[in-house]
Amino acid sequence: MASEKPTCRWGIVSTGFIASWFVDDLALDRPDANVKHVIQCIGSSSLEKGEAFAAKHCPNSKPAIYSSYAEVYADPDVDCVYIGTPHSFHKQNCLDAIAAGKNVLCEKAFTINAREAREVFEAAAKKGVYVHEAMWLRHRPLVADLTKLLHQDKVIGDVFRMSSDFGFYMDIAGLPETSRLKDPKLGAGTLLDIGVYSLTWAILALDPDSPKNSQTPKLLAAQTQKNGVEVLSSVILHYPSSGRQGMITSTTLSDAPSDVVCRILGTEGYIDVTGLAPSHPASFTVYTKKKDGGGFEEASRSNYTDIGHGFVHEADDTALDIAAGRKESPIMPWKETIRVMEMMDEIRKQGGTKYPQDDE
Ligand SMILES: NC(=O)C1=CN([C@@H]2O[C@H](COP(=O)(O)OP(=O)(O)OC[C@H]3O[C@@H](n4cnc5c(N)ncnc54)[C@H](OP(=O)(O)O)[C@@H]3O)[C@@H](O)[C@H]2O)C=CC1
Ligand SMILES: O=C1OC[C@@H](O)[C@H](O)[C@H]1O
Repeated sequence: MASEKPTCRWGIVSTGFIASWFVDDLALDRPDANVKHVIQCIGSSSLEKGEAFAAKHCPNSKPAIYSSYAEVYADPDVDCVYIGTPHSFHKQNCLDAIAAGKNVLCEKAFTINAREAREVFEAAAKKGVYVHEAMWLRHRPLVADLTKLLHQDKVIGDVFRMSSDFGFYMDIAGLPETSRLKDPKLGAGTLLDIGVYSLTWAILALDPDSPKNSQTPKLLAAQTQKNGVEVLSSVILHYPSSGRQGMITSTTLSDAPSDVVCRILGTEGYIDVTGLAPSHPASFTVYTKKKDGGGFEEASRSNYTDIGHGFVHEADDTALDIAAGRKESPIMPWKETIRVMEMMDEIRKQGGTKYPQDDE
């Protein structure tokens, strides 16, 4: 007898941009997938928004539409709550979902700072529920293949340096005052929004023991603020035990001038990861030192095609974790989320970016 696929019934909190992409991907018809996703309900600040969202993004599903997030948490048919609100609401949304006994997948940046993240995980531990930061980059097959080549097969020898720049032009001055990208109370700034991907690439490239036994590098950071919003972050990471270094940046002052989203250098060659942005890698090419003479030659190229928008991997992994009774994602465990938040706290401390929540 064929065994039933694990099924995850999702409660969606908010109807913004990223919630729409996540739900588009949950709604994909994927007969070959090893899990089944059900869009059980959608909670929004308004019933009309929720209804329009469902009609557009999951027209073949019949989710319950609620005009509050509380009704999502209270729905007995929800296995996992997906949180797609601005960063500043993540802590309270997570705490409310956890208090109702729900498992949670919450967008990056997980919270505003490490203190808030610890508070959420402490509540999850007490309640015995699953909580997972939706750092979707770590779930991509490209990342699994690349990190194996780097750290197990050592295709470019000993890695000693990496760089990753996330440039995404935004006319911050022209945005409404209430935009999450402009209002510091909502966590505006490049580091938490896009710099977190450059930082993730640094960890993936330089720390072979992440996420199980990650090391914390020394950090040297600078940030630039315009009209009270951080628009440029530059960070040098230095892992004292290996001597490895990373240079990462994020900015809304300009788009990135190249499609190289991460470059990793080793003693025997280098790897260029290319794509739309550090959050959207599509290919990587391994270049190795030429046998005779100087220079490098292409050794291999690996191309990946997104399924939908690319969120199926984190959604499937979450459903499988919950079905297996895990409380943490082995790909993004609690300790790793806290460590990333601590690193971003330190970068902000050095760079002079403070959020109102830091004083709470
Ligand atoms: N993984 C990824 O690739 C991406 C992740 N993100 C992350 O997702 C989160 C949301 O980003 P994004 O979708 O771009 O944001 P949007 O502004 O597009 O949507 C946020 C939604 O949150 C709800 N909300 C509740 N309170 C507020 C408030 N005071 N101001 C604005 N919205 C509010 C609204 O939904 P409603 O009215 O229905 O309740 C709103 O539509 C962020 O943490 C961001 O970092 C964002 C983009 C890409
Ligand atoms: O997570 C993200 O990745 C893509 C960016 O466009 C977006 O602002 C950010 O939140």
